[in-house]
Amino acid sequence: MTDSYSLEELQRETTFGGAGEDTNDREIRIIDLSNFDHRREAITEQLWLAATEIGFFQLSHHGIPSEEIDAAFIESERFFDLSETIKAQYPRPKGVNAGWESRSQIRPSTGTKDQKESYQITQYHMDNLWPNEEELPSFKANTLRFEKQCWEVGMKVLSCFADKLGFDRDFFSKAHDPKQTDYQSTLRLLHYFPTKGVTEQGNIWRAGAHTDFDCLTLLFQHEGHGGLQVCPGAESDSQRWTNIPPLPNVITCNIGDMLMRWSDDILISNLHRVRQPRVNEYCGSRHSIAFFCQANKKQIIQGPEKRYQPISAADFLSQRIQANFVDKETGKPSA
Ligand SMILES: O=C(O)CCC(=O)C(=O)O
Ligand SMILES: [Fe+2]
Repeated sequence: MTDSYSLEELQRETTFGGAGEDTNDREIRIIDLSNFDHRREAITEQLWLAATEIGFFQLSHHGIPSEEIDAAFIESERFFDLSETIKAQYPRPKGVNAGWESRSQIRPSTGTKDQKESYQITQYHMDNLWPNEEELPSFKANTLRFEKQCWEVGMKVLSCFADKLGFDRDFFSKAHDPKQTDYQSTLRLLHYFPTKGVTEQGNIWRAGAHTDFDCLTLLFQHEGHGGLQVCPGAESDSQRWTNIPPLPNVITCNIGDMLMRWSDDILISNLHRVRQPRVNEYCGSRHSIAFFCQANKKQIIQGPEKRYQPISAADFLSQRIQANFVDKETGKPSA
């Protein structure tokens, strides 16, 4: 990498860190995936309209049972309840989306550390990063089971986009093949620390404004744990943010920068952030879980119109990761 902000996506990421304003005037469309195989065409139209007209959407009846989502949140809480000493044995290696980090992610948009800890599961990058069976029995098996379920849903949605973009229907599931060792999709467990709440937001965020690096993100919010706000990429100049209430069993979807490139900017990545709770709101721990559909490393990302130079998914991701985390030696963003 020659220039830390050489990707246009990185340049863009530095421009939307202000508080902006809240708005309730955007529709939060929920798309029902039930009976997917029979309703594929109608669902594809609904997903496409939501993605292109509104810029974000939620899924219901997506096939992941509510008990499985609850169980995933329990696994997440079990992990974050481990002592700092134990968690510190599984630190995120430099340049990789795996393992535990705490207060180390600095968003290019804000320049301040997110008030959170997170644990990333990226299969094939987990050597020495799983808590052992004494510390957390069945954690590995349970979280990997959930990861697989998320993958299924992600690939369903991406197969609809593939139809619309003129790719083969299985284009994205081949590009995100978990059987290949260059698979790099990630399940991320998130824990935002309890706070006293704020009267004004200021520049300290639970998660500063960003777009995701991936093709598609599936985001699970824990009931009662609000704070997520979104702004469609096409409206990023407006800095008007829609609150996404934490409904149980729906999945909030963000289109990420990888798919934006792969679609020659037809699908625009969605800005989002997690604001601090206000003093009169619930100020305890906030939990959420994200699944990032990130194409396998060897995949070359270039849209049908060749709007951007080709880039491997490995290079694309590593540039974004580097620009987002503190360098352990300097304490500054490591880009
Ligand atoms: O916790 C959330 O609701 C959002 C997390 C997120 O945007 C991310 O980790 O990329
Ligand atoms: Fe995100």
